[in-house]
Amino acid sequence: MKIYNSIDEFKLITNAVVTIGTFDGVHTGHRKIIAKLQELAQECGGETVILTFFPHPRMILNPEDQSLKMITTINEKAELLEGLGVDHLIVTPFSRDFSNLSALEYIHDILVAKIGIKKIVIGYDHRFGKDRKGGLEDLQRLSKIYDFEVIEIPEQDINDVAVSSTKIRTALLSDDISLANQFLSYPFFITGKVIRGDQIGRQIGYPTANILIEETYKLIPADGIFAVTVEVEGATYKGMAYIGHRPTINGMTRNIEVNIFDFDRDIYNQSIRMNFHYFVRSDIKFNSLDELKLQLAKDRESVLALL
Ligand SMILES: Cc1cc2nc3c(=O)[nH]c(=O)nc-3n(C[C@H](O)[C@H](O)[C@H](O)COP(=O)(O)O)c2cc1C
Ligand SMILES: Nc1ncnc2c1ncn2[C@@H]1O[C@H](COP(=O)(O)OP(=O)(O)O)[C@@H](O)[C@H]1O
Repeated sequence: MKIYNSIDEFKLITNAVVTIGTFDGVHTGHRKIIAKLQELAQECGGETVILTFFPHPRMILNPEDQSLKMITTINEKAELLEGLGVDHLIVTPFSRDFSNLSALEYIHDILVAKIGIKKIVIGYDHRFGKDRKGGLEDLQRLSKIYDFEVIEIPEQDINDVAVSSTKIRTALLSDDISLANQFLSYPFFITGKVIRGDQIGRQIGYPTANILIEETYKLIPADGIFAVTVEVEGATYKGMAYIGHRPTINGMTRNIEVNIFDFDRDIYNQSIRMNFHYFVRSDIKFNSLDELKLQLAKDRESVLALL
């Protein structure tokens, strides 16, 4: 898959089969749209193009606003789309220039002149151009002049997609990992870098890699203990993860950490991916580290039984 960080990087192709959207999570509903895109491309010997927007305007206009949370970061989204075999991903920021294009300019200057659309798969309610004045009817009218085909995604299918993005966020924020994974059609994951913690883990026999996620807009599941698989240094291991403030040691920060099973290496500064498979239990304030240690032995057994 080729990735372009602006429309201007894209070299016009003559048989682009295009769709436009956020595709947060690249979940089951999105996958149906992408399969449709690929089927249409196959029919006409075309190439699949996804046009997405990043950063979200709210992130630029109001960087302090931390309420916008995404299931996937832009890099994770690109990785998932690549895995599905999409040919081209165009990532464009919501710039002022872009939002000032009229609906007609948007269709002609961008879709026709810069991308080369042959077919466009678009939701019945998709709006574009200055003041969101453009819609499906403009695309249909201009498709005759510029010779492309419009394939409408019906209301019911759009609702299904919107509903699952919201449902996935809600499920993750209430630790219903199984439901989130069912909607996603793959295990929810995070990617980050291993940083130093307080080095208490190894003292109690359970070293835990602390994970830093640079993208502050990434949605983190609610606090708890989870059965996970960890991808690090090119291999996959089972493990038990913790998200929380570590009430037992009166921790001040919200940590994401993982004890990786049958593993004993220094992985500070390494990038790791953690796939969430099951929720195991809620966070507990223990009276001592010895009590926590006893619980960790039980957690390990629970996780091994689940995975
Ligand atoms: C599977 C797992 C479960 C945990 N459960 C709890 C818990 O219930 N309560 C708590 O205060 N800390 C819990 N912790 C966090 C530990 O307190 C933490 O790993 C320990 O303080 C080591 O921190 P460090 O990595 O900064 O050295 C858990 C950690 C793991 C890996
Ligand atoms: N099985 C393991 N699981 C997690 N980290 C491990 C493991 N074995 C070794 N490590 C290393 O030890 C570090 C965690 O040890 P810990 O004492 O909890 O220190 P810190 O508080 O800095 O995380 C990890 O960042 C990693 O580099």
